[in-house]
Amino acid sequence: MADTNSTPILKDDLDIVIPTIRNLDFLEMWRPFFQPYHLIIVQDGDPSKTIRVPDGFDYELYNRNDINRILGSKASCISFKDSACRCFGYLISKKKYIFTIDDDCFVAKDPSGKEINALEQHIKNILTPSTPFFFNTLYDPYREGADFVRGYPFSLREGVPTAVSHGLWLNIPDYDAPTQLVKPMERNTRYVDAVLTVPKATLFPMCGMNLAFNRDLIGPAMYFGLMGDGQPIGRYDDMWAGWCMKVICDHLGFGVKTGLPYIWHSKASNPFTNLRKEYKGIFWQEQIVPFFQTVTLPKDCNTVQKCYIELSKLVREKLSSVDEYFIKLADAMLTWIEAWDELNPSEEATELPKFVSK
Ligand SMILES: O=c1ccn([C@@H]2O[C@H](COP(=O)(O)OP(=O)(O)O[C@H]3O[C@@H](CO)[C@H](O)[C@H]3O)[C@@H](O)[C@H]2O)c(=O)[nH]1
Ligand SMILES: [Mn+2]
Repeated sequence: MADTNSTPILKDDLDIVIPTIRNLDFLEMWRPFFQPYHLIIVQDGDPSKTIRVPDGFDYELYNRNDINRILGSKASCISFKDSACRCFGYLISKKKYIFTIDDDCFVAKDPSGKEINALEQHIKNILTPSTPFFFNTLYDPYREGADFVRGYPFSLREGVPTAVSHGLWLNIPDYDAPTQLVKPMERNTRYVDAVLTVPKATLFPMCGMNLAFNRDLIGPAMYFGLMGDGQPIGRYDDMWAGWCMKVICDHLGFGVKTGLPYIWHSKASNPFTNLRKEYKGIFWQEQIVPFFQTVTLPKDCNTVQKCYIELSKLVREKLSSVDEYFIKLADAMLTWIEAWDELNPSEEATELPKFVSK
């Protein structure tokens, strides 16, 4: 997909963020799609280890020493030894859009056998509106060959700006550890040719392995929660970001899409290790989800930062009884916003769009 003068679309407006603990040979398969774009590689784990990046890619790489040097004491909000570290890439980027992908995600093929340019599909999703206020039964009405169906109010057909595009996975599905344990051989072979808007007031489990978002619209809300080294849970970083992001998108009138594109997820991480990471989260989420489902943000929260700071207060107030970890997480959410505003001073706060219901 290129713009009129055959420059890859959003070439200078999008960063690809990759969290990694391994050499990035997987990029060879993505080269036709990713090479024109700038990569931000967040190296996790031992900073003295050298990460090999295939020749020909334009990238910047940050390890833990870099994160500590750049953020100083605020580095405490960036997870260590967990893929949640990827959010440092969102912080340091200066671009309008972000696409983040795991290094065990490869190019998938659609039913016709054609290789899927996941980045291109995310860009289409992000650049077209969402429809959170009224469900279109023919899925994304802005896609080629689709439209609004009879009975869809014309007053709502303009849609709202799309903040997030959530892609899916063929082969290894993003299952939690208990499901992985009881279905170790299950593979996702079902290619569903659909893009859906997640309706307003509906939460969903956001997976970080194949995800794009409008950084200008929702970037400050995309903090991948404090996980990994020294933390009581793991593998809930993307879930946490997805729940915070969704309540803020609902409040500010932005949309979230899920469905295409698919990537080929090649590696099943160890279910026993995953169970150890997820264990507390499996219990806590039965209280966390109702918390997010009942969150209301004040009308004067008219920027993502203000919403996020308010959310941090509510987390401290309402979830500290679940575990004291949430006090630490609420603090980390504030540190994240301080870091965001420090590294991105010039970005004007996003004004309320005209269609937000008062
Ligand atoms: O300590 C670590 C471990 C891994 N990474 C990098 O993060 C991604 C995902 O790692 P991996 O594919 O090994 O793990 P999965 O279980 O498949 O990941 C799923 O769980 C989510 C984690 O919350 C993740 O978003 C899902 O895809 C790779 O790029 C590793 O290199 C790391 O940075 N630090
Ligand atoms: Mn993986």
